[in-house]
Amino acid sequence: MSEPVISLENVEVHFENERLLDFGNDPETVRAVDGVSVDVAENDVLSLVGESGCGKTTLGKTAIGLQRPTHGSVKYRGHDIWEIREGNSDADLEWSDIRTSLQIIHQDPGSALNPNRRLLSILSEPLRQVNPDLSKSEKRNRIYSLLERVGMNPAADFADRYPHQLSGGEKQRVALCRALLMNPDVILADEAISALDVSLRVEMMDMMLDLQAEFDTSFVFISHDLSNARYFSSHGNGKIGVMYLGQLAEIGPAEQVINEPQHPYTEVLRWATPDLSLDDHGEMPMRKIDIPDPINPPSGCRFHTRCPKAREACTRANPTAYEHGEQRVACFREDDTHEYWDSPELTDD
Ligand SMILES: Nc1ncnc2c1ncn2[C@@H]1O[C@H](COP(=O)(O)OP(=O)(O)OP(=O)(O)O)[C@@H](O)[C@H]1O
Repeated sequence: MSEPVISLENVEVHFENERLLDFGNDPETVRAVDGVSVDVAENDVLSLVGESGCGKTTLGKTAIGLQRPTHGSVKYRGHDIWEIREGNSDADLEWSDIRTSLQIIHQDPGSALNPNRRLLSILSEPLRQVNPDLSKSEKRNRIYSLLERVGMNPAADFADRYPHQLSGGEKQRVALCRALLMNPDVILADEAISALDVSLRVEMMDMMLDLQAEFDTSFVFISHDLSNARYFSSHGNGKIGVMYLGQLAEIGPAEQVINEPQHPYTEVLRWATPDLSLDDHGEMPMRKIDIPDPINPPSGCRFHTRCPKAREACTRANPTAYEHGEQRVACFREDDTHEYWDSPELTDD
């Protein structure tokens, strides 16, 4: 197998929360990401799902070198991104090259588009960086053809507009064009379709996937909605990674994760997503609704306080990932010989 474009190994991102410092207390530590290992291959599609605050954005930003991990390594084509960023690497690679190769589009694309410039000027900038030798007319032709490709016709008319003259969907298309003009290896799409009308979401996902194949790029697609993650990763022949309180509970090929979830938390997400049209919609497979605090996560398996299958053994140690076919699952139930099976069930009282 060829080398992954991005490789995260045992990545941890802890934030010092300074809320309490004024009172002379020690800062609290928010464990936004804790011990995550995951690769992004060439032409890969990886969707990250999970409840609000589980660490999706932090993990995504860490994967593209925008957030420094407090522990573990993040590699781009085998080279440690942070050694390169900080000038401690003898690799023949600059941070600016990596930065160009790893792009991001946000939920609110408007905030990243300069309001005082027309689209032609906004979209010329990445081309200037990546292809400084292109003539003005070559640049314009490329921009027009990409605008047409994302359905912004007539391109000349759109190219002349300012960002405030665009709808939310159009802004998101421009953000996608801008990222693609950098010829990126990976685009992090952070809730990039969440703010769009439901009717536009599938269209936007289809477009991203078509362009992914055309531009030979990979996508890390962040969504709180499992049915969108399923659509994107299934059609892109990719994976879904399910996050819970900073950790990867389960990761695997999209349809397998949806149809044969192995982690009890994946079952909860499935249950909570009626759009998946699964026919086993019985009682919620979870003991408690409240999400524990990432400042003080539960001991042992982080999901044990809510997990209907939790036993005493789950309170003592944090399961590492077990292989289950092509899935990886952080649950003791994957190990037939684990002490879990002999330990008493947890109840709420
Ligand atoms: N710069 C920061 N300083 C302190 N805490 C942070 C910082 N950034 C994120 N966090 C905390 O880290 C945890 C994970 O946040 P993150 O935004 O990565 O989660 P998320 O799954 O993307 O959530 P959402 O879906 O709501 O965007 C949260 O508890 C958040 O409050």
